[in-house]
Amino acid sequence: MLLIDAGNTRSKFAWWNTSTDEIEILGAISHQSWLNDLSQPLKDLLLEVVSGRQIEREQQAIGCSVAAVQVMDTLNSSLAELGIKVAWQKTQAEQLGVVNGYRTQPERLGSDRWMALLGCHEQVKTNALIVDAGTALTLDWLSAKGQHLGGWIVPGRQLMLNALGQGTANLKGITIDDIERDGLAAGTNTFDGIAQGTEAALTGAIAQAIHLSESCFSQEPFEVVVTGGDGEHLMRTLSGKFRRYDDLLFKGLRLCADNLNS
Ligand SMILES: Nc1ncnc2c1ncn2[C@@H]1O[C@H](COP(=O)(O)OP(=O)(O)O)[C@@H](O)[C@H]1O
Ligand SMILES: CC(C)(COP(=O)(O)O)[C@@H](O)C(=O)NCCC(=O)O
Ligand SMILES: [K+]
Repeated sequence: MLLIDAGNTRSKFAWWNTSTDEIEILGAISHQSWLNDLSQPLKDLLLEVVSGRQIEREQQAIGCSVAAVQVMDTLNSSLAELGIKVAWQKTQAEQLGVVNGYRTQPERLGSDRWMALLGCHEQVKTNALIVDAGTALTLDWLSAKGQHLGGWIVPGRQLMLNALGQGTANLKGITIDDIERDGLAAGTNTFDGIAQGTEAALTGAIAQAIHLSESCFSQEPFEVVVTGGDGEHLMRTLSGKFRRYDDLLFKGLRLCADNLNS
């Protein structure tokens, strides 16, 4: 079954092999690659990521989305052209043993965060701090019993670059590739200064969250679980024992797929 994670930067695709119960990450399509360039129709890009074999076999997909409506309209119509209908999952107050920490408006929690919580509860049997480094860096605290304690939302690397470009006279047009560095040091030029400053902001938020976890989890042990497109970069700077699960959200979707036809 095709699993779809539609984020604010990219749509990611995975294949759940229902006979082996394995999840294979298929790839990602950045929205910019087709939103501005109509010569690259999304349908063709989808066929590069999802093989014909997979499309013929299963007409039903399952997904979650935090993307803009116009992205979802094009994604749904392109998938429909391939004969694929998506069961888009919504955030719940409680599901599969996880209780949403947004007590007043549970549906406001991003469905990507909710799917990662469901996947983490099934994968990680201890208390967990989930770090999802996407367009925004989200951090969520999940107790071993499945209680979501809440979380943080921090602008991701690209958003911080955009903000510097929009808000200053001298820092326009700097791209992620200009600031591709690892580790933390004092920057001795503008690009280094921005590279190190954005890295420090992201890893600093994670360090603060780890510190807060001691009280969140009342001094019990906890795991730091890292996921998301920027997770690999962050892992190179973060010291300490972290586990990277690039399929946490897909694990959550796979669990929801069991109840699809019920
Ligand atoms: N190949 C890539 N394409 C786009 N963004 C990437 C890539 N590798 C890392 N990133 C970083 O990850 C972020 C996108 O991560 P992802 O989890 O796919 O985002 P989202 O779920 O928010 O769409 C980007 O903002 C960028 O900082
Ligand atoms: C915080 C997010 C933008 C992160 O999305 P992403 O960076 O993965 O594209 C998304 O989870 C969202 O739109 N959340 C809704 C608000 C909330 O979670 O409180
Ligand atoms: K995400």
